[in-house]
Amino acid sequence: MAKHAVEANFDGLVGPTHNYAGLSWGNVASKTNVRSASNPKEAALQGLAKMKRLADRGYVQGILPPHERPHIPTLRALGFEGTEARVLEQAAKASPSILAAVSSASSMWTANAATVSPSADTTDHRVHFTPANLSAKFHRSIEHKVTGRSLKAIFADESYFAHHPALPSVSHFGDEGAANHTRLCAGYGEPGVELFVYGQVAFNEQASAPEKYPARQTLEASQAIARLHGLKGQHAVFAQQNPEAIDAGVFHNDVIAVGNGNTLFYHETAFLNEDQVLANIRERLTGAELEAIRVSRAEVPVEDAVASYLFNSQLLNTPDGMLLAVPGECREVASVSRYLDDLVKSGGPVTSVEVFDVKQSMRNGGGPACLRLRVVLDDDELKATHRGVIVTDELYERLTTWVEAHYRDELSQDDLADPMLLEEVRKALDELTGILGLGSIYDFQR
Ligand SMILES: N=C(N)NCCC[C@H](NC(=O)CCC(=O)O)C(=O)O
Repeated sequence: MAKHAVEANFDGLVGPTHNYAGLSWGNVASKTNVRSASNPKEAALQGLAKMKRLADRGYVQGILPPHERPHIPTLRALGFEGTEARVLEQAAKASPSILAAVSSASSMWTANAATVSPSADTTDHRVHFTPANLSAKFHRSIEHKVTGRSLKAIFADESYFAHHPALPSVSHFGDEGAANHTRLCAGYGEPGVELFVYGQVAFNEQASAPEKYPARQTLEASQAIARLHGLKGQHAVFAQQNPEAIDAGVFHNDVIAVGNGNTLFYHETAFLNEDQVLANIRERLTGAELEAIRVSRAEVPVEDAVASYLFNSQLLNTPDGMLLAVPGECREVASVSRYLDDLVKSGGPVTSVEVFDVKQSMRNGGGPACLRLRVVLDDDELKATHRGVIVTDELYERLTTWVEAHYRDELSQDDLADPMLLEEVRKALDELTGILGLGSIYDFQR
């Protein structure tokens, strides 16, 4: 008998150093907006408003805390010495790029935080977590330690939750977490099919791969995660992302496809062997027929999908169908806006579309779906989850006040070396772990 389960979404709370440093080659928005001034306060409030709207709708909405940035221990490991002010000053002088990398608020995109397999799929019937090594980008490769600490603090009970360390941090095992992982199922508590999408095969130089931009996820990483999580063959499908899509700026599969329940919403350029991928899912999916919503190039050109982030939407169950929670940019791109109107009228699974304003995040290539990590939990697992991070009216009010008190409303690259910024961040984060009841997860607290 399947248990009752929900899909909880854990959004990354945007950190106080949110800025545009152009760190992600292959992510078009990150490069386009490089060095424009950011507004961390607005970014965090936009994120909180999204969480609150979804919590108000009855979805279980959680929070993952931002990381400590600039990250002084990383700068020290790279040879910058002396007082913290001196470390920052030297790094700014020797390599503004390194300083920008260790200052990025990129942990906000929690779709990349980890891969999560629900207990209905795993051999030991526990929920399994593996933080992503994010080895493709230096600024993100320093996230997994603290991500692991947060996840362990939130999902602490080992009788329900299993935590694995990140995979080896080398390109062969490049892992970007749930951004390349989606789960199809008849119901959240039913056994599902986990679709792992990879950009390249690391140990086969002959295999097709993108030419212009890097493929961040490897088949070998996806397979290792499936093994670690105890997913048998009937619960896992591995699919190669179309190299053409990566070269068009689709740096993760969640920029070109999203799944929920029995529905896979995707662009025709998403997968290398589309028919085979669908057949593999159909063969394994039990209790429901796969609903494949395929968007053609003629309806939405790939460039429009990338510019609007149509597929980086959240696809959520509603009492009468599914809601597609799209970024505001989808209404600014004519082909996409038209497509969305037709989609709702089509009589298919998507019965409503709602716009969310996450512009500050979008300018770094992060839409609504990048900002959340999905964790399917049955009733007992939900009860065992740390309540301090679950969004309620009260937590929303407290966090809004906290952001208003601690965040700047403008940040440029030059500000990153300001020792005052480091002090502000530490004070804010120390207060935050108190609000969320998470204990000492940051290096500066240990
Ligand atoms: N699609 C998903 N799931 N996530 C989006 C991640 C965006 C992030 N951007 C950045 O890291 C840009 C930071 C900068 O350039 O300042 C990245 O490229 O890893």
